[in-house]
Amino acid sequence: MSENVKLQVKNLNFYYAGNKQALKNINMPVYENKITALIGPFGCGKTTLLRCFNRMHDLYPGNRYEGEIIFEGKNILEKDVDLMVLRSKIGMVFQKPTPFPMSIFENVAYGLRLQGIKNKTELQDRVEKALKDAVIWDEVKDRLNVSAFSLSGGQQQRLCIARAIAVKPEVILFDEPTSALDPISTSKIEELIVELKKNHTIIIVTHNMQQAARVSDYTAFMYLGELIEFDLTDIIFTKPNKKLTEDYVSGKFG
Ligand SMILES: Nc1ncnc2c1ncn2[C@@H]1O[C@H](COP(=O)(O)OP(=O)(O)OP(=O)(O)O)[C@@H](O)[C@H]1O
Repeated sequence: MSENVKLQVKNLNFYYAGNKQALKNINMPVYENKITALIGPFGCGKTTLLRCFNRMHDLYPGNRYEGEIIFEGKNILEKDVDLMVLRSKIGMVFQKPTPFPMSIFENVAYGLRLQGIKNKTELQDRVEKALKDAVIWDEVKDRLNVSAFSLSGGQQQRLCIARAIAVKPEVILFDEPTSALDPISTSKIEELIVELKKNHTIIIVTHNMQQAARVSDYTAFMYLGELIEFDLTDIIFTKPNKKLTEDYVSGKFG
């Protein structure tokens, strides 16, 4: 494996308020311009781990991290990290499409304005580029000023992806991005995610093992808050090292 490491998780423990330990000594690399899938049964800690990468847990008091996630040479779990800057570099797309209650254009322009981009032409160009990169431009170009809620669920999710990529993040976190979508919308989003890895590093939580096998390069299998096995996706799905991984990917439990 001669890949570049984009993020390195080192001895990571995570405790929810009330001291419930949800992650136990996680160590893994996240490789640049690759897709890493986090898989495992309900409640094993996939979403908890994903949310550490952009410090989403800080939104709730009492949550606690131990250990390190090294990004650009620094531990992003340090107290003095600027979370606005971190989240512009490590963006997130949620399970259910979450457009803001505003126009299609403004949904994508929002983060750009926050970054200080005021020039109208530059804003228009950046919004158009993001919508094109999220493969939704042709469907919305004639109605950029209508409410984002007028779009279908799959279109809303692609709009949310456009919003996430508009600010040019290095890394994009996807939390079960297709679980609320029909099969056609799902395959469009999967194609898009694969396309996005050319310019981004991607981590995706999925319950759908076929999806993990289809889109990801690397897979991390988690169980009860521990990382059981991390390897190339082909290995995890065809000849894993651990019996527990084999039992899970072959559907013996889930
Ligand atoms: N806000 C919270 N406060 C306390 N415990 C929590 C909280 N959110 C999750 N947990 C617990 O942390 C553990 C890991 O949950 P997490 O949601 O990360 O698992 P998951 O693998 O993403 O599950 P799922 O597949 O159901 O989404 C579970 O035991 C869960 O009950």
